[in-house]
Parts: sequence; C-alpha cells; structure tokens
Amino acid sequence: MSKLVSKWNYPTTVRFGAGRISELPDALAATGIKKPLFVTDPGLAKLPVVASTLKILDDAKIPYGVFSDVKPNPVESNLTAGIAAFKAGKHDGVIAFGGGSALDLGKLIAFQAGQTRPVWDFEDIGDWWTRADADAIAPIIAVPTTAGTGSEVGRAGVVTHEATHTKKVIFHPKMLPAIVIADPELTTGMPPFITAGTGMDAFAHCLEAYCAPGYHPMADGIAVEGMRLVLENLPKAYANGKDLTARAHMMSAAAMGATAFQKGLGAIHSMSHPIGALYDTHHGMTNAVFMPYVLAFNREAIEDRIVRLTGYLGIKGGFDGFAKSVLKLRKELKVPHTLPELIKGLDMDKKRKTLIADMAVVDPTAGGNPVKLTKKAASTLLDNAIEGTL
Ligand SMILES: NC(=O)c1ccc[n+]([C@@H]2O[C@H](COP(=O)([O-])OP(=O)(O)OC[C@H]3O[C@@H](n4cnc5c(N)ncnc54)[C@H](O)[C@@H]3O)[C@@H](O)[C@H]2O)c1
Ligand SMILES: [Fe+2]
Repeated sequence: MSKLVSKWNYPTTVRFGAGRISELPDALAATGIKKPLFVTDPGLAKLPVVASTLKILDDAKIPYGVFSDVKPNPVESNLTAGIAAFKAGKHDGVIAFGGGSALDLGKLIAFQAGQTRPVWDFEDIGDWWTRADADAIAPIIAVPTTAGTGSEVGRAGVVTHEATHTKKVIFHPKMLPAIVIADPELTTGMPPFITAGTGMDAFAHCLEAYCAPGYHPMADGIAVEGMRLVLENLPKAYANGKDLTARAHMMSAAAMGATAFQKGLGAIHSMSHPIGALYDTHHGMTNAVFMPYVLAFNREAIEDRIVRLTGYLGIKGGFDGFAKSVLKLRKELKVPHTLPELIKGLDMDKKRKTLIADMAVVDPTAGGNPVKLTKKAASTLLDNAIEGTL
C-alpha cells in the first residue's frame, strides 16, 4: 500500500488588501454577528489603529463591547475575564483584533464561553473537541495587526497555564475564524522589534513545516513561497515600517506559515515555548534566537530538502549558504545571537536547564522535528543557544 497518506485543511475566507478594514460591518453582517465583543490588547487599545476601527463600528451604528485585558502571552485569568465580559455584555460573536496574543484570546473567548468543560481539556493532545457538546462556538472575525503568528487562519489558541508555567495549545476546528480581514495598513505602526520578531515567527513556521516529516506537498509548496516572501520583504518592512508593499507580502507570509504548519512544527518552537512561558520573552524573537542552532542540529535529516529550497530562493552554497542567509537576516533585524543577549541578566542553574529540556521534549511541536528531540539533544540546543555555539 502507498505511504502517501495525509489530511489537508485549508483556511477560511480572507479579505486581503489595504483599506479593507472598512468592510468590518459587512463582515459582521455576513457572519450574523449583531453585538460583537472587540478583543484587543492594552497597548493596541491606546493606538489610533483601534480608535479608527471602532469609529467604523460607531458610524455603522453597531453596538459592541471592548475587552483589552490581554497580556502578551495570554494567561488563564485573561480568558476568564474575557468570558465574563462576553457573557455580561450578551455578545453573539467576537472581533479578535491584534497580534497573536489578542487573536488567540479572542478565539478562545468565543470558544470557551460556550463550553462546560475546563479549557485545559481541549489541549491539542486529547480528543474532547470531537464531542458534540463542545460544538457551541460563537462566530469569530479575525483582524491581524502583526504579520507573524498567522493565528487568523488557525484553529488553535495558545494560553499559558500559570500554575505550571507552560504554554498550552488549545484546539478546536471551529475556532477557525469565519472571516479574516487582512489589511496591511493596520501593521504599519508596528515598532521594529515587533516587526522583526513576528516576521521571524512566520519564517520559522514555514521553515519548520517544510522540514517536518510527513506527506504534505501542499504545505511544502506554501512554505517555500512563504520563505521567499519573508527573505525579500522582512528587511524592507523592518527598515521602513510604512512600506505597504513589504507589509502586505509579510501579511501573506504570516497566513501562509500558519497554513503550512498544519503539517507540523519542530524544535525551534519546542525550545522557544518553555523560554517564553518562563521568561515572558517575545515568541517570534525567541524562535529567531534558536533558529540557527536547530538548523545545525537537524542538518543530516534536512540537507537534501534545504538544498532543493535554495534553488528556488536563489541562494548559492547549498545548506551552508542557507544557514548563512538565516544568520545574515537575523543580523539585519538585530536579532540577539544568544539567549543571554535576549534575556538580560540570564543566569540558569542546572536545575532550570533540566526543567527547560524536560518541557521542550513534551511540547506538542517536538514530534514534528525531523530529528528526534531527546532530553540530551534539548539540553545541548539550550547550551548552544546560551553560549552561541554553532
Ligand atoms: N495561534 C497560533 O497558531 C499561534 C502561533 C504562533 C504564536 N502564537 C502566540 O501568539 C503570541 C504572539 O503574538 P505576536 O507575535 O503577534 O505578538 P503580540 O500579539 O503579543 O503583540 C506584541 C506587541 O505588539 C503590539 N502590537 C501589535 N500590533 C501592533 C501594531 N499594529 N502597531 C503597534 N504595536 C502593535 C502589541 O500591543 C504587543 O505589545 C504568543 O502568545 C504566541 O504563543 C499563536
Ligand atoms: Fe510560532
């Protein structure tokens, strides 16, 4: 029997293009939402981009509530408060507006407000989501304001379990937003650090999906073009945040990365998740730090694939040429080369290092790494990223 067996899920309706945020009232009508809860984060809530979007709702005389108690790397208490706001305001849908943190929390509020079971039962490892009683989900419209996580086209939300300091991926197919408004103008205000970090997250999604084992030629094709878009456009968006063309291509690359990673992720994310949960670092920036160390670690298993990729990307020098391009991109974006450069004053004892390696190997993304991520391998990767050893 052929081993070419796979399962393909592709995203939802994406209304893509500068200025399309003006279609928000139409998108609400199309999804049947009459009184949305607008979920964003406190930083964004103070920016003109939120004021101008809420004005669109005001002008259309659409009643809404605003919830912005969302930490970067959202936690359970944010979710509990969001569900309370959703119920108190008698809302019938969610506009998730922001980066991955606000998008994830908005999606999780729409989902969990209709559930009777605790959110942790829906971690992306069990099968509670298959039960019919888990089906009550309010419609979601997602409006990304960063270009990185691709959460707008994803069926999962990440939330930190505070008691154990672990990031949990919560999954339900219906958490996929009904409509996405991908308007690159909303991303032009992103500061360079966030532009770099989120853009490198998109790159990590494409790279890890492309390198993950398994048969998924559609994901591979999307990932390859996603990487090209990032390599060509992220330095431009970083150098000039107002470059709308570069911003638009990055917004595409972000959605492409999240579409591709249904194939799997890998050790970049497995190492990054515990660091993010323990030190509250930016997710994409942490991925960017780990990227070259994981590439080197996976070399044997991925060299052929990477060499094929370099043909499309126009990179000379095979695997080494690709690794050099990643280092060059990181340098251009001022990505720290080591963990102590990312986390000032970092001082990890043996116990802490063991904890991180233990967390990395059980992270749901570890299974997608092309080389088995053992505890020993995770410890070595951590040491390499601390010492800058390639
Ligand atoms: N659901 C998924 O599939 C998925 C995938 C990867 C990561 N994530 C999660 O997403 C989160 C990270 O998301 P992120 O990288 O987009 O960052 P973020 O949402 O945490 O935002 C980072 C910062 O950027 C600011 N910001 C956002 N848009 C802005 C804009 N247009 N102008 C100015 N400032 C802006 C925010 O206010 C915030 O302070 C993490 O919690 C991560 O675990 C989820
Ligand atoms: Fe990511």
